[in-house]
Amino acid sequence: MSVPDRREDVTSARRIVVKVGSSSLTTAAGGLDADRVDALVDVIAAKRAEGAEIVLVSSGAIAAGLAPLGLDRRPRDLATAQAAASVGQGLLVARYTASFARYGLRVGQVLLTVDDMTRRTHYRNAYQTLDRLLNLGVLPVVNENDTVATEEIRFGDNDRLAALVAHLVRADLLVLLSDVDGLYDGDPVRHTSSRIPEVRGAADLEGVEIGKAGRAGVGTGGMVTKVEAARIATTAGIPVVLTAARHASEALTGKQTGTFFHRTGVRGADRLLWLAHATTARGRLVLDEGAVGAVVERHKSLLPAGITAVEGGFVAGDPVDLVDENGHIIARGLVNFDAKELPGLLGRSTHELAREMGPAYEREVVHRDDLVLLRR
Ligand SMILES: Nc1ncnc2c1ncn2[C@@H]1O[C@H](COP(=O)(O)OP(=O)(O)O)[C@@H](O)[C@H]1O
Ligand SMILES: N[C@@H](CCC(=O)OP(=O)(O)O)C(=O)O
Repeated sequence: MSVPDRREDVTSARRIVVKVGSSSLTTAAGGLDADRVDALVDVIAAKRAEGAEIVLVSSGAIAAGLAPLGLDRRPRDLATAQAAASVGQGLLVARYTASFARYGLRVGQVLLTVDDMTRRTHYRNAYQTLDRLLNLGVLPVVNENDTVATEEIRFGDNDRLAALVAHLVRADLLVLLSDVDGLYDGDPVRHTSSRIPEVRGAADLEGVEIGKAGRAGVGTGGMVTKVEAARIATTAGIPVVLTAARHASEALTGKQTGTFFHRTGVRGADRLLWLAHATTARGRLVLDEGAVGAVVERHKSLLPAGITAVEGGFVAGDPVDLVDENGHIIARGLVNFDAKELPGLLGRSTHELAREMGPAYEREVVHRDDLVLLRR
């Protein structure tokens, strides 16, 4: 297979998702740094002027809310973090609105939750809204909806969110901007560590010490979530540039900067990428051998007849893991029944259930369109 040329992948990109981390926009002590926001906006506006469509995934809501609330570091408890995000998100978007207005550009705030994105209608709706915003010439500024997300459904890191948004909007390129100018083979503060200019696949990451968030203390996932985001995007056919926010201009013009992750796969089924990478299972369904074959080999929906046990306290619409009789996870799917009602249905045919309990019981436990196979 021929290796795609990195520069061309960047310069030919028409639709680009740019993700910027808290550490590049704020300081724990000072809240939002207007100069750094303006510097980023200058670069994005220049790229827009060349005809590119840009979606900005911006962190910083929690960090921006710290100073106004008199907090001197990122809160550990969810409620205070959410309160900070509520205050900070407004300030963040106000800052972007004013800064992009210098170029006559309008921004639109888009707040997403994982839960929304895994449900078919919500997913389609999010795509349509983002696409319409772009067609209207608006620059979407995306963040997680921190104030409503609960501990279980919270994404908590915008790196993976950005990779999934890149896939959602069918972006040609994902640019991850941080306070560090790329992936290093060890802790970047050690002078013995060196930057890895490109990653062509998993083999290039062997032996690399991928660490947690840095010194500033306002970021969340560190390199772990960035490398994971790069893996999600590149396997879905989207190349990734990871560099420092101060090198945003080089990153968007195809100059050598940071770490370039080559695309390794091709675009796959939309919403299911979210289901696989963004959800936490709320329970497990144990499948007999026949059902494992039907789901894995024949890509069938899961029916009550093939389930031998139900674990967890999920409700209809929740993500659940499908496991074989040895407990190995084979798939994740959105379940159509509550955990409470499933045990009474197991092992029985859908026709029999419909006859006895009504037509609503003829439905699949997990529809094949809501199911993603997991090879672990
Ligand atoms: N192998 C590595 N290469 C580069 N940076 C690393 C590595 N391991 C850990 N890090 C840390 O990850 C930090 C970036 O993550 P984070 O603070 O979450 O940034 P952001 O707010 O931009 O998302 C860097 O400042 C760096 O200290
Ligand atoms: N939604 C959170 C962002 C969490 C996050 O991923 O932060 P970061 O590691 O700085 O990209 C916020 O706006 O504060």
